[in-house]
Amino acid sequence: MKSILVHPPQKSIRAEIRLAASKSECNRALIINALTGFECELSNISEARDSQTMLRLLNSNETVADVIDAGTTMRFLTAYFAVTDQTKIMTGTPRMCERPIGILVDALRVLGADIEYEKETGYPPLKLNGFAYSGQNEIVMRGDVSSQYISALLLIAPSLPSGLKINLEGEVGSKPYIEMTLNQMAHFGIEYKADWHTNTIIIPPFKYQPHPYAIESDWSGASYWYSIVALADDAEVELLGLKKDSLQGDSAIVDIMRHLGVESVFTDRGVLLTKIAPAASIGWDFTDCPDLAQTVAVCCAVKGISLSLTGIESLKIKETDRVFALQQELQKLGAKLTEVEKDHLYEVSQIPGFERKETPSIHTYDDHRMAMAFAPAGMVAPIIIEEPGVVVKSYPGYWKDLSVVTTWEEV
Ligand SMILES: O=C(O)C1=C[C@@H](OP(=O)(O)O)[C@@H](O)[C@H](O)C1
Ligand SMILES: C=C(OP(=O)(O)O)C(=O)O
Repeated sequence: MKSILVHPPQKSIRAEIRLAASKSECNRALIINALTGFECELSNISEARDSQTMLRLLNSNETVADVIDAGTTMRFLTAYFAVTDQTKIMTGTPRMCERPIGILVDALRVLGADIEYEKETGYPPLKLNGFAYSGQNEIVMRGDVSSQYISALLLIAPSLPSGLKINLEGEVGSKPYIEMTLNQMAHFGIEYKADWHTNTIIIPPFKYQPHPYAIESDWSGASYWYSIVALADDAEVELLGLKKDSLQGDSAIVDIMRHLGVESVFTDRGVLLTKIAPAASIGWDFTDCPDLAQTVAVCCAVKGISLSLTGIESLKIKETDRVFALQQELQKLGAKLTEVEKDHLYEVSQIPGFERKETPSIHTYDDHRMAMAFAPAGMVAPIIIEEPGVVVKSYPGYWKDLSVVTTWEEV
């Protein structure tokens, strides 16, 4: 697809949007389902490419498992194929092969997995040669790089003969994703123990029970709609399929957006977003919800709200270096992202005297969230989003849904 030029809406926005299902919840459910021998009844399976890739690879006998650019698919499948004694080559896009996986490989090796690095130590592609259980039932691993390594191990832990005790070191990032994993495991019968004072998790050996499971809509995808409501002159949007007591940590967008001018009222079918007065400035720690950082940064940049961000270090090892990508692209909107304290505190602020001369054209760096986070800026003034097809990773219907509230064209 060519680039997309988003035009500001010509009238007040009144819309109902049925959001795509969460790829995070879906990918966990798919692994658990596989471990039951594919006996669960899963509903609202995500159309996201990350989940469709997971589904396809779980049902494939081919040796090469190409996850494309899906982090959870790479990490969860590596653990699943390893402990189910399958011989596989795990690979993905060039960027996937730059995203670290050594922490997970080290842990799986302790448990008895035979894994080799095909190219660079610590990174995909990986060669999985089989599994001979070591008898180890306790491991120590870092919790401050990616929670996906921890979720990957948790998901397979009940199938180890002695279960597993995981001791996490360092400040645990993306913790709600670990809790999502544990909650979903509990739904399928696992009685875990998690102690967040000592950062230890104990999983007993157990066979997952094949209960039905309905995947919730995606709160990360919802964040772009919050930004649309925050930025449009007049808007009221009901997002269908979201729950107040969600397993997804990105439901934190409800609290964040109250400062940016959006109130949320839960209904019996989702959440209704309306406009309220925004704050002049906001500070937020994104350690628990890193995928929201781009949405909030762009929204603040366009609204002229000054934003202090912490907890965004992990953004550097995602689909692209998101800190760099934001620094480059926010300038086109007259804002800057500055590192105030090294690897800790960042700030989004306006560039004094900035005058917009032409329609900004935003590079998306093969990152779905760059496209989806910048498009809402089109509520205020036209904006071009390059490589718009990147949204398929998590929200394939994004552009179609956007056309319900405003016009856009390919350019
Ligand atoms: O477990 C998950 O489903 C995810 C965990 C997070 O990654 P990190 O734990 O690497 O921060 C998040 O950014 C990603 O989009 C999905
Ligand atoms: C970081 C993301 O995904 P993953 O790590 O699973 O590729 C994301 O969807 O923003």
